[in-house]
Amino acid sequence: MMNVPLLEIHNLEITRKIQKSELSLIKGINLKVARGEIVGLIGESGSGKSLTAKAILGLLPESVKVSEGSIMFKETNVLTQSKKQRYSLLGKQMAIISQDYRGSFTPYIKIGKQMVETIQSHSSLSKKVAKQKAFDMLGHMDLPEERIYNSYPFQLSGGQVQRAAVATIMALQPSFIICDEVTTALDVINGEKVMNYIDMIRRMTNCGVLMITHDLTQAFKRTDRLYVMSQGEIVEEGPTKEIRRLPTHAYTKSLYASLLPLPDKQRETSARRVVDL
Ligand SMILES: Nc1ncnc2c1ncn2[C@@H]1O[C@H](COP(=O)(O)OP(=O)(O)OP(=O)(O)O)[C@@H](O)[C@H]1O
Repeated sequence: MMNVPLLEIHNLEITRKIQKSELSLIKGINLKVARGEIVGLIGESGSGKSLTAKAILGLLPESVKVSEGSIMFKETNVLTQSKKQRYSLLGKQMAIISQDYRGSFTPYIKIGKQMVETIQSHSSLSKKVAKQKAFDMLGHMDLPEERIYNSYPFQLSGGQVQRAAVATIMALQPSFIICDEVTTALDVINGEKVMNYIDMIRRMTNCGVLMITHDLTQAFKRTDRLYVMSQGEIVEEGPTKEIRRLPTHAYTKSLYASLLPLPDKQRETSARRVVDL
């Protein structure tokens, strides 16, 4: 059906066992992402953004567990699926682009070979077509295709490895992408390039994107809707335009104020600048 969300989290709670009691790390999380939509999840450090992402992907650490709720992805509650079923969603269905790209490639195999193997393991493409696809994606990431393709990860800069990792994920064209602090790990220009590219893929493939960030300016600029998390709960949500116009929760207001640490007159100009982004 057209209007069933791609992803719908209902009343999610994640707890950690401490001796005999359960400590709630996130609770009462309700969140939706439609096809083609880019949704922001914003909040201070430790508010529960990563745990939410890991729960969606089935990558929660052993020390915590989902104690309540459902995560519907394409109308199936993934929480009832086996580990194997959930792993099989990763790559083609769901993908994460994270700030921690170091584990994306095996150190002793050339980037190109790893890209081709990943593309082939998720499709029936021939080696030649997979290689072409890898080249195209590296080009889109503004990387020198030939050199990156023939390099080992340790021969490249951190930023190049991350963009190569993004290129690999993009080659799979997942239906749902989580971007976890993508712009934090990269310098401004590369962060913008990666986000622009994700945006282009979204328009081409109509995938849904959940963008995790603590950068309010990026969230304002990029997202259609926003969820604000604080201390394990969603404290504010709505269309980005509305939150930008009138943040209501104290935490959102404080984030907003931190964008504008200026005297009143300058603050007005600066606020206009933020809104104009
Ligand atoms: N493996 C774990 N075991 C126990 N507690 C955890 C674990 N991972 C996270 N937590 C706790 O859960 C809460 C939410 O953490 P989470 O990593 O989701 O925050 P975050 O919003 O992503 O923060 P950041 O922006 O710093 O990445 C924190 O109190 C954290 O200490």
